[in-house]
Amino acid sequence: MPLASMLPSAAPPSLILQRVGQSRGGRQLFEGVDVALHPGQLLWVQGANGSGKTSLLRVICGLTTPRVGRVHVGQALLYIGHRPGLKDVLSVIEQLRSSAALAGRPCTEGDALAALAPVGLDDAAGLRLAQLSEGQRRRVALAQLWLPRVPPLWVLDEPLAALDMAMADRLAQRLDRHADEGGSAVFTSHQALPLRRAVRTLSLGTL
Ligand SMILES: Nc1ncnc2c1ncn2[C@@H]1O[C@H](COP(=O)(O)OP(=O)(O)OP(=O)(O)O)[C@@H](O)[C@H]1O
Repeated sequence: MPLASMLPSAAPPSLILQRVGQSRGGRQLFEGVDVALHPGQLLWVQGANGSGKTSLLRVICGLTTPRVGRVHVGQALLYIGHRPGLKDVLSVIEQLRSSAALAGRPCTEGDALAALAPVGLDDAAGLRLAQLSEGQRRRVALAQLWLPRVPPLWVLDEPLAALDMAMADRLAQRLDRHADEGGSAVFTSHQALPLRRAVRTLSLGTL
């Protein structure tokens, strides 16, 4: 039986947003955002270009302070941003190990190679990032989701960007399994992910 279905319904939320509002460049982006996300739940943040999806994710991760409202993160969090800070001079395996170390979860070479296999890059481990396509670079960033001891709350900005359909399917399967195991995730996307599990949605409108 999946772990999530055995969790008590009273399990504390992994994320709480209370009346959160944010402005950027003097423009109000969103206000009154209320969310209680529990272990085993996936939240898809939707909205037009410029509606504030990335801004909301950055608030959740503590990278920016909201104009109003309260954010409570109840679990360790992994953030993979829209532009995930990849270094052209690093090899694929160096980049993955460096991302993990920066997030405070150093991994062995074996762990990194094992995480590169599901994203189809195990044969490319020695290539420099500068030699990769946009979709392959996104795969390097997403390989963190297959490392051991991955945090329980994932915050993923446009994880589908530049991915082919096969990799989009694999990412959806990984998200489904994560939720089955009691993890939770917040993600933005302009397209639906081919998820097996039900997904909650939050739409940011234009103010
Ligand atoms: N550093 C900044 N200074 C001023 N304005 C900013 C800054 N960062 C973002 N903005 C503005 O905030 C608004 C929301 O941006 P954000 O990136 O959150 O939108 P988004 O919904 O993620 O868009 P997209 O779908 O295009 O990725 C945009 O109008 C953008 O111009």
